[in-house]
Amino acid sequence: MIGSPIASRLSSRFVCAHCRAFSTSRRSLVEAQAAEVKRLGVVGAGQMGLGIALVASRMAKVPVVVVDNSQKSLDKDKLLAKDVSKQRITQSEADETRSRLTATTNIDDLSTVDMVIEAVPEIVALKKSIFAQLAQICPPHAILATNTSSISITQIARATQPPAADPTDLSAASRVISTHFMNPVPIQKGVEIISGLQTSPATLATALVFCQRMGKIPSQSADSPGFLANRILMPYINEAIICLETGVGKESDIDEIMKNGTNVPMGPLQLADFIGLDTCLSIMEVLHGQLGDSKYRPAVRLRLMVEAGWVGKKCGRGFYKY
Ligand SMILES: NC(=O)c1ccc[n+]([C@@H]2O[C@H](COP(=O)([O-])OP(=O)(O)OC[C@H]3O[C@@H](n4cnc5c(N)ncnc54)[C@H](O)[C@@H]3O)[C@@H](O)[C@H]2O)c1
Repeated sequence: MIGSPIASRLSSRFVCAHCRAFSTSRRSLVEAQAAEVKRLGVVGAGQMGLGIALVASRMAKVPVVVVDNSQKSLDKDKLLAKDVSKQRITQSEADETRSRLTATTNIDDLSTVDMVIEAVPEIVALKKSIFAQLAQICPPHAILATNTSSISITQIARATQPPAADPTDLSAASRVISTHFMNPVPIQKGVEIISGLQTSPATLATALVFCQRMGKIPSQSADSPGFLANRILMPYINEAIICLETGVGKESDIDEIMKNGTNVPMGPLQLADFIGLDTCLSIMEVLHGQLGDSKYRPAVRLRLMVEAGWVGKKCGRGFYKY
C-alpha cells in the first residue's frame, strides 16, 4: 500500500501550502471512508495490550473490553498509580480512564465491539486461532487488528476463513489489518499500519483515523517480514548480541556507545530487555525464515537467554537484572 492515495494523505506534515491543501482533501476522503469506533476490544493484557487499552480509553475516550486468558494479567490494581504519583496524569483522569475498562477472561465478551486489537504473544498458531475465533465472535462490521511485530497480515487474515472456505470470500479477511504500536504505548507516538492482500480501503481508513484519535502518528508499511520498524531495529539488536557473545564488547560498553553516540534513550541490549527477548527471538526467526538470508540468523546468546527463561525486564532478568 506504500505510495497509494491513502498512504499519502496522512504524511502532510512537511509539505508546501499547495500540497497541504491537496493532502487535506485526501484526508477528508479517508475520514469519509472510516467507520466510527465506539467500543474497542483488546485481546492480551500484557505490556502492549494494556498500554493500547489505556491509551484508547484516555485519548479516544472509548469503552474498552480487555480479554486475557490469565486472570493474573488482568489484576492491575495499581494501574496508572505511578503516572499519578509522577504527576503525568491527575487522579480524576486516572479514575476516568480506568472506569472505561472492562477486564474479562471470556473472549465471547467481544461480541459488541466495533474494532478489536490483538496483542497476544508472537506465536503464529496462537494468533491464527485467535483470529479464527474473532471472525466468529465479533460483529460482521468489526475491524480485526493485530499488534504483531513480524507475522504476515495476509497469513493472519487467511485464518479468519475456515480451511475449506472460498478464499475469495473476503467478508472477514477484508477487515483484518495491523496496527503495530510501539513500546511503551503511552509514550511512543509512532504506529505502523500494515494492510494484507485482502484488507479493504475502508478497513485501512478506519484504522488510520482511530490511531489518530489515540494521539498516534501512523506510518504505513507493506506486508513484508518485520515490516519497517523491526526490519531495521531487530538486526541492530541481534548484531549487538553477537558483539557481546563474540567478545567485541561488554554489555555496558555496547549500550553506552550507542546511547551516547547515536542519541537514543537506551542502548540495544537494554532495549532488547524492555521489548522482551522472547519477542526479539520470534521476530528474528520470522526475518530469517521468510527472507532466507543468513544475515538474519538469531544470535546464539539470544536463543540461550530465552531457553534459560531470562527474557528481560518482564521477568526480572535479561542482559541486566531488574
Ligand atoms: N514488547 C514489545 O516491545 C512489542 C512492541 C510492539 C509489538 N509487540 C507485539 O505485541 C504482541 C504482544 O507482546 P507483549 O510484549 O505485550 O507480550 P506479553 O507477553 O507482555 O503479553 C501477552 C499477553 O497475552 C496473554 N495471552 C496469551 N495467550 C492468550 C490467549 N489465548 N487469549 C488471551 N490472552 C492471551 C498473556 O496472558 C499476556 O498477558 C506480540 O505480538 C508482540 O510481538 C511487542
